[in-house]
Amino acid sequence: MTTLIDGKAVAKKVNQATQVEVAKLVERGIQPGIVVIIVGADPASQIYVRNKNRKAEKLGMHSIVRELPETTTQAELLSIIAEYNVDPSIHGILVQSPLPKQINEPLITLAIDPRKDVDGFHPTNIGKLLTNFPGHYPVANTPRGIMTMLAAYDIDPAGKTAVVIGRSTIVGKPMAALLTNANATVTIAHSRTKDLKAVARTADILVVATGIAHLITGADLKPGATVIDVGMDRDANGKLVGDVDFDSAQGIAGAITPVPGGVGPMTIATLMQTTVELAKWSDLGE
Ligand SMILES: NC(=O)C1=CN([C@@H]2O[C@H](COP(=O)(O)OP(=O)(O)OC[C@H]3O[C@@H](n4cnc5c(N)ncnc54)[C@H](OP(=O)(O)O)[C@@H]3O)[C@@H](O)[C@H]2O)C=CC1
Ligand SMILES: Nc1nc(=O)c2c([nH]1)NC[C@@H]1CN(c3ccc(C(=O)N[C@@H](CCC(=O)O)C(=O)O)cc3)C=[N+]21
Repeated sequence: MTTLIDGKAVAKKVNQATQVEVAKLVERGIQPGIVVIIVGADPASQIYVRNKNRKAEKLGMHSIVRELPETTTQAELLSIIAEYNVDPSIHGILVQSPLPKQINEPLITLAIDPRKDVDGFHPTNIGKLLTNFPGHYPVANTPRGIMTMLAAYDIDPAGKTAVVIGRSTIVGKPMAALLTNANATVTIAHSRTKDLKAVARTADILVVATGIAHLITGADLKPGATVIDVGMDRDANGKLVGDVDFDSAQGIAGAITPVPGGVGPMTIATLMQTTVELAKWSDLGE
């Protein structure tokens, strides 16, 4: 029997807790605020940004969507970030990726105040994650949400073999760091990995974040493995599917996340959670 990991249900619990935290802060005169900056008109990005804005407002937060034209320059984007860095009503700044070619994404990340870096992409925060630094700092929301989901299903990474397929700054690398900090034995695989499927079969916990529809099938799994599907892909019919072939994993995986309804809702819920934490920490001067 394969357990379905219901990301939507776990996200709902996280959101309920966030709503309570927002109300407490508002009572003290602090309304957690997030700005999502989107450059250009990528339709997929626009959907995510709209979802984030709707959720933030529903939870009682202050939410701004700043839409900028495709032709925005590096200097213009930097000056907008500088504006929000000193805006006391904003606790979280998110610059939606991908960005147009004329924008140097790493330099944009570097310009965000690390205390407002709600994505957890600033090198200061990534450094803290890698060193398992004590105290508070933001961590990338997709991998953090995955850790919350694992905990909700009592899946403890300690001592387990984990394989992360994908090495992006947004998912793969922070995922591997979180699993390492949680005492798993971690392998990072990518497009240059030899015999990817044999590597995948070693995993007690397999996280797949490649953007390749149905890259992994049931035959590539260790029986009983926990499978986390981060992919948001389109199949030949334009249907939203994951990087894992969900149907062939049934009866082989011990537990699996669906697409949609798995990692996606957890990403948004964790983003809201992080925004509220940033508001709280800024009030404490941390
Ligand atoms: N649900 C959610 O909340 C989120 C979903 N996503 C989705 O997750 C997926 C990955 O996103 P992201 O990390 O940003 O993507 P990137 O394109 O930045 O990274 C993809 C990674 O997958 C690796 N890869 C690509 N093809 C293969 C292959 N054939 N075999 C093995 N590895 C491969 C790449 O290797 P190399 O480094 O060698 O190029 C790279 O490391 C996408 O579908 C995206 O839409 C992303 C963020 C959040
Ligand atoms: N700076 C930055 N931070 C991000 O966190 C970021 C980003 N840029 N760029 C794009 C990716 C992608 N991403 C998703 C968020 C929610 C869902 C989500 O809610 N998915 C729903 C389905 C949505 C649908 O139906 O299309 C689900 O899986 O159930 C998916 C993907 C965040 N990203």
